[in-house]
Amino acid sequence: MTDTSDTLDTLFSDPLRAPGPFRFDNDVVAVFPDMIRRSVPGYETVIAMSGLLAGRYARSGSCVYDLGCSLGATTLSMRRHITVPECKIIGIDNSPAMIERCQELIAMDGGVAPVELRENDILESEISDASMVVLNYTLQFVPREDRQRLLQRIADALMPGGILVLSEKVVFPDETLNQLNIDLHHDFKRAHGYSDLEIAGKRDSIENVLVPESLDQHRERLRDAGFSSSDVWFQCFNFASIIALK
Ligand SMILES: Nc1ncnc2c1ncn2[C@@H]1O[C@H](C[S@+](CC[C@H]([NH3+])C(=O)[O-])CC(=O)[O-])[C@@H](O)[C@H]1O
Ligand SMILES: O=C(O)C(=O)Cc1ccccc1
Repeated sequence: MTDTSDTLDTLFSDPLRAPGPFRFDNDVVAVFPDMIRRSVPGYETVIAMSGLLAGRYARSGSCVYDLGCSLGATTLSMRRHITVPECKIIGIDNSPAMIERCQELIAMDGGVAPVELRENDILESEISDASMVVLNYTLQFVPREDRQRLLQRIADALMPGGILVLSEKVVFPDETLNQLNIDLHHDFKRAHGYSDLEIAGKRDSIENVLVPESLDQHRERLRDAGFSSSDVWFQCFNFASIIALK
């Protein structure tokens, strides 16, 4: 078992290697904690506050879902805060490399709430009896035509009073503000040691793989799925997190 928690992300640093489409494979898993921390403004805050929200919303006898759980950062944060009995956390990810490493990290954690990990597509996997569902930076990788159906299934699975946390990279309708936020995100990456070559390589690699939408598009979809209220609780540049109540 290797500890990859501080392996530096240099995946896009080779000027001779043209990047292909981004995939959540073994190479990405090996650098993922470093990559996401240096790439997503506010990531640590969103993960920590997902835990606080779980402490408030997790119900006894219910399930709490971490959809697109990657290495289980959100799952572990929620596990630290869930004190009610008989509440199971279900983490789902369709990357075999992610789930394999996540399994090891969960086993090393001393938390008490039971955790079930599924290597599965969140579009296929059963979601039911949920008091809380989290999509931390995952919906952006789901094909746009499947997003409404997924949110409808989540809304249907949530009990009254349940909560969805939806964190995403977003676009802005105002073109000037949109470009400013993209530039500020790239400044953030540069400040965390990524070169212009790495930033451009990653940008090309995630094009058409990570497809961001506007906050209005997200909120309209949540309304159509039957959530009674939703609003942004956190934003840093073009990364935002919404809470939606059933
Ligand atoms: N259809 C799908 N079904 C299941 N998993 C999927 C699907 N599409 C993508 N994924 C998975 O969603 C995760 C997105 S990362 C989430 C970070 C995590 N939430 C965190 O808080 O650390 C965000 C990022 O890398 O920017 C990856 O592990 C994919 O395999
Ligand atoms: O790096 C980026 O530009 C992002 O938008 C965030 C990200 C983080 C980890 C994997 C893919 C995208």
